[in-house]
Amino acid sequence: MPTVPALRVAHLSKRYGAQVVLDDLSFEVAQGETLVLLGPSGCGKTTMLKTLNRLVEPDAGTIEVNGQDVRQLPPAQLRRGLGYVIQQVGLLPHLTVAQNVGLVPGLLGRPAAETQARTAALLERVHLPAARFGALLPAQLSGGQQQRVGLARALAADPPVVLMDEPFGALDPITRAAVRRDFRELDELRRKTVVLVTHDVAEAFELADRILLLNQGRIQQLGTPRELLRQPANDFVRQFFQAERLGLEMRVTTLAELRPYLTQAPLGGAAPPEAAGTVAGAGADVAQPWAASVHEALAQLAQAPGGGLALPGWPQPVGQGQLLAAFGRWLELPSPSESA
Ligand SMILES: Nc1ncnc2c1ncn2[C@@H]1O[C@H](COP(=O)(O)OP(=O)(O)OP(=O)(O)O)[C@@H](O)[C@H]1O
Repeated sequence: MPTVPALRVAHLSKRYGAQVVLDDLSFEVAQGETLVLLGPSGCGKTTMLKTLNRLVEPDAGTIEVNGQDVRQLPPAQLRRGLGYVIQQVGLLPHLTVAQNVGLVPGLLGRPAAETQARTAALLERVHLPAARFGALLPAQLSGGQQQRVGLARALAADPPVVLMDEPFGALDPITRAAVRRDFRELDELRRKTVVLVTHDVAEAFELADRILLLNQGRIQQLGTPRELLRQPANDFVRQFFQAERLGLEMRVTTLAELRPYLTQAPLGGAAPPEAAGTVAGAGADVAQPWAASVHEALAQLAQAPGGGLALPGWPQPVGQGQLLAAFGRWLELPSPSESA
């Protein structure tokens, strides 16, 4: 059991001229955790991320990666050990897709055959088989494909920590959802520690184990999406999620929570839906369908119009109408509060 956190940030501060951009930030990120840095434009998210790989040097405070103070490592060496994905992708235009992915392992002196095999495996995993895409130049790919190459490149040297700055920011909504799904389903990434910057609240809720919400360089709250939504630390946190509250509640409310509000018969006395399967969303545990979120359940139902979800211990498949009605009843509670 690793006891050292993957990242430990203590009393980090940075100012540009008179402007305090990072104000005494302290937090830790556990091994394998995905931490999302969230906050309004200009709150310091990118600056925070860049201090981790020393693209920005803080004025005060310390940063440890796997127990090692980043100032003890030459920046170039530090950066090779930290994956980095940015919105602009930053692929080298004159190198092929495969050469771009294999660049860092090559710099680290890994054997060419090993790098080639790893590059092929990674490209396969991001749905860009090397046989078809490996020899292309970045300009011959779409934005979404380039972003996938960027992800493969960041993982190529198998860094324990991956930093991502608005990695899906430049993509249209449909491509963005697809690349995000690939991101969530990438086994390799699930084992890694990820720090991801976004200003998209729904994206943060979809990807984060915990969210660090910043405003004007200060931590407003650090916690799970559920904690931030249901137990906001202050008015800023409450206000920040207000506009998208309904959609976010769907992402954090589980079917188990809705169970007391589910009616057995579908509304209007229509025939019960046929079972369309169990919930298979990325965050959903197929073995425990009740642990799925309302959002995941609705996404599953959307794939089988008119169908229902088979839930263990429930007499008939649950349809979309039943689910939404239960969610509505649940929302009408005076103030949804944590039962645990
Ligand atoms: N090199 C720099 N010189 C001067 N000011 C800077 C520099 N880099 C960032 N800033 C300022 O620091 C503040 C925080 O910037 P940062 O890019 O970290 O914000 P952000 O939260 O990532 O914003 P966004 O979501 O818009 O990308 C901003 O006011 C910005 O203008």
